[in-house]
Amino acid sequence: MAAPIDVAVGILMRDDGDVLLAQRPEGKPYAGYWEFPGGKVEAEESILDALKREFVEELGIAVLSAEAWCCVEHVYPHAHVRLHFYISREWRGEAQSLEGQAFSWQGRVAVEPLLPATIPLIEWLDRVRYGQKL
Ligand SMILES: Nc1nc2c([nH]c(=O)n2[C@@H]2O[C@H](COP(=O)(O)OP(=O)(O)OP(=O)(O)O)[C@@H](O)[C@H]2O)c(=O)[nH]1
Repeated sequence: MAAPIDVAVGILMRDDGDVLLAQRPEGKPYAGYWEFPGGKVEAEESILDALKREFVEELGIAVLSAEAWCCVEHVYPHAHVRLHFYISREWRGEAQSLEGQAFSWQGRVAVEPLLPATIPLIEWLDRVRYGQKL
């Protein structure tokens, strides 16, 4: 099997716990599926730098700090990916749809469909956000 492709994925978390999801634009595999914003790490780039670059390119947001949270591998028909999820509570700017994608702030995540590799993350994330109340 081909070596996994590293992907940097960012979960922006507001003070009220809401997180930002984006819908994959037309022309990409799984167009119309919801995901946390991010993209492939380029050669010679750190994961955090890739995360910051993708947020500027896709949403016009400057991520000021982010903490590595978890890493998930998934084999799709089109790619074997290694997803590096980061949580950021500190950024500058309002999300803009720079690639024509829809996006949405969500409490309990209710948008669907979600990218298959991202589905288990939602439950783990709820433990981070609402731990005591579950
Ligand atoms: N950003 C993001 N990607 C995810 C998530 N879950 C998940 O399986 N992926 C997978 O990770 C890969 C991300 O690649 P991408 O195509 O979005 O990256 P990119 O923007 O650099 O693509 P490009 O090749 O068009 O420049 C895709 O295979 C996608 O299916 C997620 O929650 N967020």
